[in-house]
Amino acid sequence: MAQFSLAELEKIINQRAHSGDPESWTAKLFAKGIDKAAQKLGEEAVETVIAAVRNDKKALVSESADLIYHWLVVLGIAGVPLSDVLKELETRTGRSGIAEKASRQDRG
Ligand SMILES: N=c1c2ncn([C@@H]3O[C@H](COP(=O)(O)OP(=O)(O)OP(=O)(O)O)[C@@H](O)[C@H]3O)c2ncn1[C@@H]1O[C@H](COP(=O)(O)O)[C@@H](O)[C@H]1O
Repeated sequence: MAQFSLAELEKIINQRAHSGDPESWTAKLFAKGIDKAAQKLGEEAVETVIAAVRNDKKALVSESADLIYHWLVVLGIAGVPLSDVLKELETRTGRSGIAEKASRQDRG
């Protein structure tokens, strides 16, 4: 199976946000706005931290998924594309030359 990507999840979120489906959690969060969505993001962050310090790997996976989903919802409501964040991260790898070194290692 091809690996699921954050870009795919961002696409799903943007589609569901404007679906008008009353069952859609995404549509509900978009309707409630940035304050509620950011609050949920904060809650999921705290739950992720708790799972990490308890060394509960199963919960860490589940809470991380909740965290990343809610983070993408917040980006969506704020009108910030995921690609902007990835570009910023890419810029940072350039600063240390780490990406180049990793790519050289991959090539053997
Ligand atoms: N990845 C997720 C995802 N992760 C978490 N959640 C929802 O986030 C909500 C909040 O989690 P909580 O544990 O805080 O739930 P809660 O206690 O009921 O919420 P509150 O009482 O605190 O308000 C739950 O209803 C979860 O279902 C998600 N909802 C949607 N997605 C993705 O978005 C897609 C579209 O979903 P819908 O918009 O619901 O169709 C799905 O197919 C998934 O790919």
